[in-house]
Amino acid sequence: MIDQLLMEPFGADIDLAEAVLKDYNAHLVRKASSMKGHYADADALEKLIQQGDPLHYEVFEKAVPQETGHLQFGLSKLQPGTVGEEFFMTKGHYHEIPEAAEVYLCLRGKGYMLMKTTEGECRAEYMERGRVVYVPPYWAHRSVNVGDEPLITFYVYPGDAGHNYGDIEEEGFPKRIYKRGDKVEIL
Ligand SMILES: O=P(O)(O)OC[C@H]1O[C@](O)(CO)[C@@H](O)[C@@H]1O
Ligand SMILES: [Fe+2]
Repeated sequence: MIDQLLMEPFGADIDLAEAVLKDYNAHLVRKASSMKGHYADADALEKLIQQGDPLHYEVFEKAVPQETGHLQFGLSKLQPGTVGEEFFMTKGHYHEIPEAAEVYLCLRGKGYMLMKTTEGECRAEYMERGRVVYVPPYWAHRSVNVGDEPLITFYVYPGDAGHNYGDIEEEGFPKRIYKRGDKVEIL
């Protein structure tokens, strides 16, 4: 019986100097146009889209079955930049199975993991190379790049967790992170 469930073990290589997952077989790409409704300055986002719709972030994965017991893992690479004064960020999501937690290890760049609950709690956890962030069950999570190079994180979460955008497209997160001159402001 268990023989039918057995999957071949495998290894994967990350070039730690460059923070690149080698031989990935799944690749998600989100451009500026995927981010409509997420930034405070919608006009600035529209301008960016008109100017060539630049790459916003990518996710590189070694795909495994999206099933109970498995663990999805990969690298997320978020470009540096701002929309108006707001730093580039990911859409952010809850998990479809809300009890599913996630771990992020920052390999490169500087940023924050913004986390919020449906009750309106919100936290910002700083990330830089070597820092691990634990996203507990029930917290929606969004990465924000506050540096001037790509923010690259290695993540692991339960295979069956799924993604749920819930109230994020309508309400966003209670906190936004802005570039004010040389300063980072969390408001
Ligand atoms: O849903 P978002 O915020 O666009 O992020 C998508 C990606 O983020 C991850 O959670 C990894 O950071 C992946 O599971 C997912 O493909
Ligand atoms: Fe997640």
